[in-house]
Amino acid sequence: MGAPVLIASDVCKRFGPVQALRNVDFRLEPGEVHALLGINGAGKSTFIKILSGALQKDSGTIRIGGEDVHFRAPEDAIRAGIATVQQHPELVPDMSGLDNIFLGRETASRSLMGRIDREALEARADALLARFAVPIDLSQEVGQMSAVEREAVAILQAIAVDGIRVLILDEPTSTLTDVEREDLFALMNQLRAQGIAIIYITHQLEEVFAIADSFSVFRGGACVARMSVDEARSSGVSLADLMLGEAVGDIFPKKADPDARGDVFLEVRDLSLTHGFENVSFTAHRGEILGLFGLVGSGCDELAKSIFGVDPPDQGEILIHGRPVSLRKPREALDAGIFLVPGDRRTEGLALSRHSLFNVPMANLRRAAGGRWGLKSRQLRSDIQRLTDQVALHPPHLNTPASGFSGGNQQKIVLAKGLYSEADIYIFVEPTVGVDIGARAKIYGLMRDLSERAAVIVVSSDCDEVHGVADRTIALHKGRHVEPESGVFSRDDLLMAGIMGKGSL
Ligand SMILES: Nc1ncnc2c1ncn2[C@@H]1O[C@H](COP(=O)(O)OP(=O)(O)OP(=O)(O)O)[C@@H](O)[C@H]1O
Repeated sequence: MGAPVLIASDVCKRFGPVQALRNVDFRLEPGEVHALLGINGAGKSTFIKILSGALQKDSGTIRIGGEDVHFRAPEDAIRAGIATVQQHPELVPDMSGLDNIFLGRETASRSLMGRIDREALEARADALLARFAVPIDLSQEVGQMSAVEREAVAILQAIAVDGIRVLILDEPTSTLTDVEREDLFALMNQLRAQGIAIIYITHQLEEVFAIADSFSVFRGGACVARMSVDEARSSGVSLADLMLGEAVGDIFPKKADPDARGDVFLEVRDLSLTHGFENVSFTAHRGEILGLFGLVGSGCDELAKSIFGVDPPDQGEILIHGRPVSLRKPREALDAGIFLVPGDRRTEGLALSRHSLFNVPMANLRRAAGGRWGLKSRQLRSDIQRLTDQVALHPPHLNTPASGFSGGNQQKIVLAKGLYSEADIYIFVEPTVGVDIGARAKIYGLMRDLSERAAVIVVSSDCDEVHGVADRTIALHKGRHVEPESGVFSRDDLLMAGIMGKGSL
């Protein structure tokens, strides 16, 4: 590899009392795929926001191609050759892929290029596309595209500017299926072959070995390790241990004793929703964690929301403690003792502008109101403090707006809200997306504790998560449920059931 394309030295950043970055040193070679690792709140996003001009460092230096640079805005970073694809790229769904690329071009580079030459850009998009492994029809509206196609459009938008040398991808695989992830990796390999260096944030540690050349580990705002993947492989170092600064054992709690399985708290019988799922039946018991595995399009998400009254079923029955119920709204489901931890916490789980003291009690205002003397604020505060400690919220500031927390810590606030609700039935949808490995172990442990008094259902498109945490599993494939032929699914059978619908009833 040649001279580094990017060198950051001694970079510091503070948010009020929080030292988000401490003397970070970092370097990147041309064509290097470099993973940025660290637990939630370690400082990864802050660092890439500084590299992409979205935030300004307090001190330190950044050199691109040997020259000192100072970014006051994202345009400065783009001009210096650094492009960024955010975790949730802001594309316009009812515009075509091509128009979205131009739109990015217009906003990012009007000042750089002056007039926009659409024909040249179209030719450039074609040229870029010709080298992409993933066939993608750019005339299609973005809203109609698959997740990996949207990611590809966002990447094209980012690199369509002349002179891009560094591409930053913030958790690009968090919404992709395994197959789509392979497509994205093929795409990244092509960019690498063109000499573009890629900084890549992920919480999926196996991905580091699949795609990266090297990685850095952030802990407590400092960069505590930098290593090549070959070095890590030969030394057998544990990435999770490096991230946490301590040894991590098995992240999944012990399975429940089948004899300890308690009463049926929730039963669904022949539940159907048009364009969602068909004739789904299962029981969920106190004393066990039931896993529901399904890929995107399986109907899992729709099923969870339907049970929670967001989009009530067209047919079938829901029984709670053996009694049929009709839940037409989430408020009715909450009152009936069901709590849903939704998949998309940004739009469904949290009021982002409000702090934890507001968000956590939202699902159980009766408890928060605390009887005839109205709000008992001291009690409320100490309850919320206990719950946010239980989920390991970091930093443990109750008065910070949810938007001021890292993504994984926002998920922990939603979990604390669920615990405060004191429900009998918990449905967790994709509970650990964006959550680091240490916090994942804590969350799985919490689920196990909850299952002692409640029925816990974990809905996830991560087969290892469902198989690891659940005592009993079923799969959903194209809206129909699949049960194991002989008692329990092995991990591979569960995966096959989710992908192929094998053993469909
Ligand atoms: N705008 C902000 N205001 C106040 N504190 C912030 C802000 N942004 C980040 N922080 C704090 O800075 C620290 C680093 O956060 P950062 O988002 O960089 O972590 P991260 O490693 O990207 O985490 P995650 O994996 O959860 O995305 C955290 O303690 C976070 O709460």
